Amino acid sequence: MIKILPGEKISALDKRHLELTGQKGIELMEQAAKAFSSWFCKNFDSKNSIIIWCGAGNNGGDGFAIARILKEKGFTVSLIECFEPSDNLSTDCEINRNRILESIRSSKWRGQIPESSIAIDAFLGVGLKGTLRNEARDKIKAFNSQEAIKVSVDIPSGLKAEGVAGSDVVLSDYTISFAQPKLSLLLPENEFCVGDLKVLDIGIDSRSYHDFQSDFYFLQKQDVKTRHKLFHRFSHKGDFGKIMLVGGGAGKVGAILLSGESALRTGSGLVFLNVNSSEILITQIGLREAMTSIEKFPRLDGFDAIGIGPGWGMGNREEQLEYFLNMAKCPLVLDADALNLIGENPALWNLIPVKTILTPHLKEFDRLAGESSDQLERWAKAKELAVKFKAIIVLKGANSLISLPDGRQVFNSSGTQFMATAGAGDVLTGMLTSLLGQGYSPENAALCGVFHHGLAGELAGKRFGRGTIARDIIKAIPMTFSELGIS
Ligand SMILES: NC(=O)C1=CN([C@@H]2O[C@H](COP(=O)(O)OP(=O)(O)OC[C@H]3O[C@@H](n4cnc5c(N)ncnc54)[C@H](OP(=O)(O)O)[C@@H]3O)[C@@H](O)[C@H]2O)[C@@H](O)CC1
Ligand SMILES: Nc1ncnc2c1ncn2[C@@H]1O[C@H](COP(=O)(O)OP(=O)(O)O)[C@@H](O)[C@H]1O
Ligand SMILES: [K+]
Repeated sequence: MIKILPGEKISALDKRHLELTGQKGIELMEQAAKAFSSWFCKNFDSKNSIIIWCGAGNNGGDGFAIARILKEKGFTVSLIECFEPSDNLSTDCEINRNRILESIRSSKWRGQIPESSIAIDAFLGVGLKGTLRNEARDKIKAFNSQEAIKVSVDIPSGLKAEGVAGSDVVLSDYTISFAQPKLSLLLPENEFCVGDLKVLDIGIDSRSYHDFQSDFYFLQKQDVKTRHKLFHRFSHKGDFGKIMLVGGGAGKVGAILLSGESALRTGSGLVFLNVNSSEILITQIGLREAMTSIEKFPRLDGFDAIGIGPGWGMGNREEQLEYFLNMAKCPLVLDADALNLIGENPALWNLIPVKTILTPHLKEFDRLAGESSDQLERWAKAKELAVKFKAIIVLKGANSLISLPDGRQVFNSSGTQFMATAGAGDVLTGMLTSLLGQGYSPENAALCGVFHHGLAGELAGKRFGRGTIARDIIKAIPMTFSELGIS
C-alpha cells in the first residue's frame, strides 16, 4: 500500500524517485501528463474543445504537456497562461511550454475567456503556499465562471493538500490526482470542489516511500490480491468456514438476509442466521441456502466467525451482546445496532475481543465516539479507539477509512455514490464475516472485504446507475473475484 504523504513532502518524494531511478523530472512530468491524458481520452470525446489554464509551477507544466498530448489526439486545445512574462517558470514548466508554443493558441490572462466545453485547471497544485494572492483569486473566480465541465490536474487550484477548502477554490467536476490522493481530497467537506476523484499511477518507484513517515495509506487493487487465501481442487465446504450472522429483529429481517446472501456470494461454506423468533419463517423463505436459529443465547462453539447487528433492534439486547462478546472464541464483526448498543453503554468497549472489526457509518461512529466537529476529528478519534481497544474500525462512506490497532489508517479506493442505498452496509457485514470465517486474518478480511465491497458497488453501479440496490451489489460480488483473477 502506498503511503499518503503531506503535501510539503511530495517534491522530496519526487526527488527520491528521481535519485533511485535515474529519471529526469521532465520524464516524470511526461508520465503524469500521459496518465492524465489517457484517463481523459477514455472519458471525453475528441469533438470537445478544451481550454487549459496553466500556472507557472509544475502543475502548469503538467498542463502544457497535457495540451500537447491532447492536441495530438485530435482535441481542439487552447491555453490561458496564468502568469506574467516577468514571473519565473519552473524548469520543467518552461520546457513543456516551449514544446508547444508554435502549435497551440495561447493567450495571457486578460479577463476574457475563449469558449470551450471542457476546462482543465492546471493553475496551482500542491506547491500552493500561505494565503492565496489576490491575482490568483481573480483567476479562480474566472475559471469557475465558465459553463464548461471542469477537470482539475492533481488538486483543485486554491485547495491545500491538507485541510478544509476556503471559498477561493476551483469548483471541479473531476479531480485527477497523481500517485496518491492528497488528504484534503478525501474529506467529505471538500466534495463541493473536488467532484469525482480519480488517483492515477504515474510510476513513482515504491522504494521512494521508505524514507517518509506517515500513518495514512491508500488501498488499491494491486494491494488486495496478495492478501487473499486461494482455494484449490481439494478444498471442501469446511475450508470455506461456518459463520453465524445475528440480527433480523421484527420488521428488519431484510438486513440479515442481505448479510447472509452476501456471505454466501463471498464464498462462505455454511451460513447460519440467528433472528427474532417471530421472523423464523420469513428468514427461511428469504434465503434458502442459509440455516436459521432463534435462541437468544445460542451455542457458539464450532463457528469460525460471527457478525452481529444488521436489523437487530436495541430493545433488551444488551445482555445478549454481552453474551456474544464474552463467549465467542472466534473473530467478530460488529455493525449497526450492536454498535448503537455500545454507544449507549460504553462499558461494553472493554468486553470487545481484540481485532474485532467494527463497521460504523458516520452517525453510528458519532454515537460510539461522541460528536465531532468535522471529519478530521473523526479520523483522529477512529485511530485513538482502534489503538486503545486493539480493534479494527471501518468508518464507512466514500473512501471508507480502515483504522488498524497499530495506528495505521487505510483509505479505500473502490466504491461509488450508487452504494448510498439501504442495505449496502449489511452487505459489507456479510462479506467481512465471510472472509473471517474462511480464515483470513482480521486485517486482511477488513482490507479485502472493504475493497471488494466497493468494487462490487462499482460493477453494480455501472449496470444500474441511480437505481442500484443492495441486492445488485451482492450479485456483483463473484465478479469482483474474477476481476482480480482470484479463484
Ligand atoms: N509526484 C507527483 O505528485 C508529481 C507532481 N507533479 C505536479 O507538480 C505539482 C507541484 O508543482 P510545484 O511544486 O512546482 O508547485 P505548483 O503546485 O505548480 O505551485 C507553484 C506555483 O504556485 C504559485 N503559488 C504558490 N503559492 C501561491 C499563493 N499563495 N498564491 C498564488 N500563487 C501561489 C507559485 O508562485 P510563486 O510563489 O513561486 O511566485 C508557483 O507559480 C503537483 O501538484 C503536480 O501537478 C508532476 O508534474 C510530476 C509528479
Ligand atoms: N458515496 C459513496 N461512495 C462510496 N461508498 C459509499 C458511498 N455511500 C455509501 N457507501 C458505502 O455503502 C455502505 C453503506 O453502509 P450503511 O450506511 O451502513 O448502509 P445500511 O445501513 O443501509 O446498510 C458503506 O459500506 C459505505 O462505505
Ligand atoms: K490544479
